[in-house]
Amino acid sequence: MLSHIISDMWSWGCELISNLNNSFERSTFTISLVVLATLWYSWLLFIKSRKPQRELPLPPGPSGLPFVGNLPFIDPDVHRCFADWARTYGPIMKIRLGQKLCVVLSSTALAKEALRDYDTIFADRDTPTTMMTLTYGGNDLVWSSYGQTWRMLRKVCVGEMLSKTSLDTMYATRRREVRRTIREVHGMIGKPINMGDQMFLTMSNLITSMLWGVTLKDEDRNSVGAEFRRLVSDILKLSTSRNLADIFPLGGLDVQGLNGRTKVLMPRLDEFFDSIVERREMKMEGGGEERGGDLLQWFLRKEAGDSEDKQGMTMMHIKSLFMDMVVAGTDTSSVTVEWAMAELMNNPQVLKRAQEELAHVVGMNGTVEEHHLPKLHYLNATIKEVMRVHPVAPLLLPRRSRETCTLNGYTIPKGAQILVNTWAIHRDPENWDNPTEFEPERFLKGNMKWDYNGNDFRYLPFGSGRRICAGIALVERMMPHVLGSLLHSFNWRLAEGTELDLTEKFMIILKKAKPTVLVAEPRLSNPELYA
Ligand code: HEM
Repeated sequence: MLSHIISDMWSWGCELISNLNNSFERSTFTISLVVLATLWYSWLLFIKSRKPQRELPLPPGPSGLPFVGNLPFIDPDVHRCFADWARTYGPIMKIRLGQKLCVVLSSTALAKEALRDYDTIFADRDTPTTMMTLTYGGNDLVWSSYGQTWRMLRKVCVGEMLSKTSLDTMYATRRREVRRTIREVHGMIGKPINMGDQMFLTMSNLITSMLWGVTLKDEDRNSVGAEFRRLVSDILKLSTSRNLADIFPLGGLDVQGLNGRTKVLMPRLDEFFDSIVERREMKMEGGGEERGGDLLQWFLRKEAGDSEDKQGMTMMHIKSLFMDMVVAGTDTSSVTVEWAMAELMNNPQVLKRAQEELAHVVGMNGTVEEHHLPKLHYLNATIKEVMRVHPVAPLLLPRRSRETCTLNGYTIPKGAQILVNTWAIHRDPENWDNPTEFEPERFLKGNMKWDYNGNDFRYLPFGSGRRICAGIALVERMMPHVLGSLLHSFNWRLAEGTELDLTEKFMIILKKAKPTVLVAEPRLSNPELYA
């Protein structure tokens, strides 16, 4: 049958060619045929490269149980458990979390392939149900799918809110909060200080003061701050719990009650934002615009502006962006400073060298200012090392495959959750000498730039690609300013009766299992530097 068709087509082709009048027409026809055949073949190759071959298997992985998959066998320290399994099953591994298929990548090469070459395919988030509720249906920057809303929010957040100009304008606000922390710590000289709690307070004040600090009068600031911190703690607890309703989506069954609790929390959060916005609008109506005001003032002016200036931003987007900045920024930054203080207690030679650098660059009669930061090379290297050893998001934030594709010879089905184990990559002996040692000097050797932009796939504390952390520019200023001020203003020791413990606790973000409790003593002789 097929041979008949081919021979019919062949004789039809020959007849067609012989009917062509001259050699020009013949060669034009032949060339067109060759071009068409090449295009057809290329198209087939393209389709083949995009469509995974049926026979390509899923990545290897540990065997699990029916229905629950690997869930019962996952250690609470998920990042360590996945790193152990990767030693057996390889750097691309499938894990079944109940009904969900999850692909864990644990090597530099695979992180590069996924976050650079397949960046668009893996640019969606795998959004937990609780976060869908808290972000007005995934209408925020952290949890929205890759699309128009995400693009608009990303542009506003990175290009405008956290642009160099905007961050420069808000320096006075940040400085005021850092000085406030130094004053508070000075008020606790000789007494035990829970560094995690203190840093949570500092970072949350620092971020919220940039968002709406000028809106509130001083007397309101503390009470509103306390109310907001309670809300944020509740949100963080919800967002860092493993929700069985996400893993077993059985007709909306909410066994742990997390989705129910979120639905109660959401109106409280919404009311909170409404009250802040109302205060600011009243102030603006009364002519109370402030010079160098906060981001809320800037947003409301934008919202009232013409449609081009608004860029499609609505009040819902403003609220969700503010929530992102607080939720994504507070815990991550405060936990990192807590880890830094714990590592410095464990490595007194590093603490000494960082303090010597501060004395040299800032002087013993000065306070750390943002213009000092580029000269504090050792302090910056110390922060980089803290984020290497204790990456606050050890598995980044879960991504989701937008389409079925092939990665390293394995099929990755559409909708699979993608996790990149940066904790394992940061401790891979292929990438780092003495990977478990705390050595800031490694970031000062050679000509490597070691920035936070995710271009070197051995070092990814902020992720990489389109969905890389949107707060890097702020972190680069805030983190060394806060840590540098703590180290320059005080000498630190462990509180009596406490032991230094560097055990980790995985709660989506990598916390310290036991609090770091320290005692501060003044380091500067001029009392005005603590006022
Ligand atoms: C030490 C501090 C911080 C660390 C280590 C950190 C780390 C991360 C990581 C690993 C991601 C996921 C990246 C990916 O999927 O590839 C992320 C996303 C994000 N972070 Fe941060 N972050 C920090 C602080 C902040 C701050 C201060 C803000 C804002 C004020 C912020 C805002 C965001 C946002 C909005 C996203 C989502 C970006 C998107 O999906 O497009 N982060 N961060």
